Amino acid sequence: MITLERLSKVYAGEGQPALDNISLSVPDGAIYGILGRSGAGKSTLIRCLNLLERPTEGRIIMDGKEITTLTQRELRRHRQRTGMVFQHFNLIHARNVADNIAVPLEIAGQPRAARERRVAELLELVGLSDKAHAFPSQLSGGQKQRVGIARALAAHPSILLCDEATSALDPETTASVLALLADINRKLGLTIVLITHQLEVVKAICDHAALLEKGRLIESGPLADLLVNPGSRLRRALLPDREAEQAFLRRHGVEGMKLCEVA
Ligand SMILES: Nc1ncnc2c1ncn2[C@@H]1O[C@H](COP(=O)(O)OP(=O)(O)OP(=O)(O)O)[C@@H](O)[C@H]1O
Repeated sequence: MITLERLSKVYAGEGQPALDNISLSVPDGAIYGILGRSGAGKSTLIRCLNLLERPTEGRIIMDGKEITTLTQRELRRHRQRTGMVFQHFNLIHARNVADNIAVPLEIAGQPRAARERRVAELLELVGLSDKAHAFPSQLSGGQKQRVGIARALAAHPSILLCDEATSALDPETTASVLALLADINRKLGLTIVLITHQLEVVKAICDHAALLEKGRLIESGPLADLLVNPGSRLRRALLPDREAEQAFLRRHGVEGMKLCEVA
């Protein structure tokens, strides 16, 4: 469980807070989508979760620990347990796929044989066993992101943070990367927090969502609750008309049922 309590971030020299008094909870095993337009504060929020940014005020509690008070040693461990997936993949171009995936294992000081075993497992999980020796320049965008996901999972993280992980991909590749994330969530029970400006991402895989606007939290919670609340902004955005609602129900294979029974 991750709990944000009255989290605020004001960058030095900025009058307007990038995050303004945000409180929300991410249950274990959730796929939690944080939606917002450019400048809403999404990147700041995700950077606070791995303490690349220090919040100005408030608390972040992960697995019962207040992470802003961790010692340097505990912080290194926390970062190892927090996998990160990036919009532009951040692969090392001079290393092949297997060696990119092995980076966190090398940092953790794992011996070669254990690294090779783990890399083989991960290649299988992301469907790239035949690309172990390929270099990033020889891969499609979707394949690069699969490598990014495998690398993020290498050190057995307890949470996966995805920073606009599908924003650089075409719709078809986006769908296959999202399906992979949903599969990993199911198979490993891994909590996934993703930030996105794409409503489709939330619609496709999230079970929880939050809407940020100019650093403020407009609403948050289980999608099931948001989608049955006629006053919800997320509901209006995700299901703008009857047709969209029916399409959503069709996609979930429950056409003919009322939304509140399935959402
Ligand atoms: N390092 C920084 N120094 C000063 N201001 C910053 C810094 N990083 C972000 N900001 C400001 O904080 C606010 C939130 O930015 P942030 O990048 O978190 O938003 P975002 O929702 O991720 O936007 P985008 O989708 O465009 O990446 C913006 O007003 C931005 O200009």
